[in-house]
Amino acid sequence: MKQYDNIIIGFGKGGKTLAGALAAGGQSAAIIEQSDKMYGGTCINVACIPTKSLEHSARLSAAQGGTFEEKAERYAIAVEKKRKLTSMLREKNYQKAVGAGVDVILGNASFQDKEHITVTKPDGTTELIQGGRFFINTGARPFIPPLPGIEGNPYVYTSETLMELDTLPGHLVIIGAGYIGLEFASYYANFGTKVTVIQDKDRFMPREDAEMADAVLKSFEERGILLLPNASVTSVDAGKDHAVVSVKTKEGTQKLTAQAVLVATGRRPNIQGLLPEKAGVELTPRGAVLTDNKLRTTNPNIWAMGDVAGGLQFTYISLDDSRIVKSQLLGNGERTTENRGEIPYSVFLDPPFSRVGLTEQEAREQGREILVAKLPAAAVPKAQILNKQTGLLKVIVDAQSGLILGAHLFCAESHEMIQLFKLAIDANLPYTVLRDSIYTHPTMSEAINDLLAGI
Ligand SMILES: Cc1cc2nc3c(=O)[nH]c(=O)nc-3n(C[C@H](O)[C@H](O)[C@H](O)COP(=O)(O)OP(=O)(O)OC[C@H]3O[C@@H](n4cnc5c(N)ncnc54)[C@H](O)[C@@H]3O)c2cc1C
Ligand SMILES: NC(=O)c1ccc[n+]([C@@H]2O[C@H](COP(=O)([O-])OP(=O)(O)OC[C@H]3O[C@@H](n4cnc5c(N)ncnc54)[C@H](O)[C@@H]3O)[C@@H](O)[C@H]2O)c1
Repeated sequence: MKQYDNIIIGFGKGGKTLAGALAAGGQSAAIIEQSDKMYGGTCINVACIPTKSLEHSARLSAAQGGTFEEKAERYAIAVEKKRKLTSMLREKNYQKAVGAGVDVILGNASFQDKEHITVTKPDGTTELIQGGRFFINTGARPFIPPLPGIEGNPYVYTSETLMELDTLPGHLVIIGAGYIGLEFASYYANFGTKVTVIQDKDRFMPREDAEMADAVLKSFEERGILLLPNASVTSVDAGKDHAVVSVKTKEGTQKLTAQAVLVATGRRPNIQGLLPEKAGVELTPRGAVLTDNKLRTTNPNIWAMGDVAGGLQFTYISLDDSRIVKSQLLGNGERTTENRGEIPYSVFLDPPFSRVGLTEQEAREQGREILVAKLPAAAVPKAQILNKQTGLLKVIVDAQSGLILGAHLFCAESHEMIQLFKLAIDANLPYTVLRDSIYTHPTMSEAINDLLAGI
């Protein structure tokens, strides 16, 4: 029977990073991955990287314009380019792990007991493997609501399967207005598809600063993306060459004909087939692996990292989870989920929306006295160069301390700019430091001078 000091289940961001570090530290380590099409994990194969490659191609295509046929041709090329990119990264990730001395074992892992897992190989054979420590890094899987007609419908896609569609849909209906729904809406609109987004809630982007959500909504409307708020899908039927989506809104029921329907209704922690209970690993009521602030599970020799641990679903959170675990195994053990600082994020719309910290409403609810700085994107020279005048920049500052409480940027390059605000918040820098800093010109970041001077 094979034995390893460390067994990582799932080739995710946290797992592969930790495996490399443990192997470099002289310990034996194996990664168990159920699919050879997933070496390197979700992000590089079916999520962040391919979507951003398509998003980039879509923006270039929109700038070129032309007929639907010309756009459809460019779309097919973009999908092929994305495939080449992901397969190159998959191979690189595999070589990197193996080169670091990590054994990569293909198969589906299930706990047998507290020290053993069974790996079921693609040919159906099984292997029992013993581990000293285990790290669960099995990610998340799409949640598909049980709507009539959805199962087995050839026009219904998840984010993963839609990315493999070579034919540009004339009309795409998206169920769900979360991160995936909005990103796909934005880039398919740029590719030249008519897009309708079905939103169950009344409010658009309900977790975001209301003014920022309004700015994004306005830009969607200007781009011709149709949003149906307060809407519920009652069925998705398959026609001859299209789907028919029945949607109930305040106005009544309407039937939408679409070449493709994307279900983007959330992703849940993935423990399918893992049998964590056999190893004494408990779950939260929402089905995530239960962990403490050092990502230890209810078994002292087992940790969980990334989406499966039930936190925010971002690749960089999985990466940071690996830092927390590594700090216990190879460092001073000080890093926890509570001291890693503010968590920024970017939604890759056109332009991107990025945020870190509190919204204006949240700051007021906390009873704080606040100062609010705002600047329209059109006031930034670089936005004019890029022809991206749409958008708004907004920063919330504590009136007493001068510390930045939140930054909300809906503008070109916001995904790069937001890092500065995260750093300033974590380092307790007063807003005046960013206000008076020298920025290169012409850049979007230099807008921070004018934005914060407005306080
Ligand atoms: C469309 C889309 C776009 C996204 N865009 C972004 C973005 O721009 N930026 C960002 O930060 N995040 C983005 N995310 C989220 C990000 O992809 C995830 O948060 C991240 O990939 C989670 O990584 P992980 O380490 O938890 O595990 P994953 O990378 O999900 O890896 C889990 C692995 O475990 C394997 N596995 C599962 N069960 C078993 C088992 N029993 N045995 C063996 N192997 C198993 C799976 O095959 C998989 O390869 C996006 C997600 C989606 C779906
Ligand atoms: N740029 C990024 O970092 C990025 C991009 C894409 C995805 N992600 C990650 O992937 C995760 C999953 O994304 P997601 O968009 O699937 O989930 P989400 O939780 O962000 O959004 C799901 C949305 O679907 C709605 N919904 C649920 N059931 C519905 C129904 N029956 N009809 C209509 N709407 C319904 C919910 O109200 C919610 O607004 C996100 O949490 C995010 O962390 C990150």
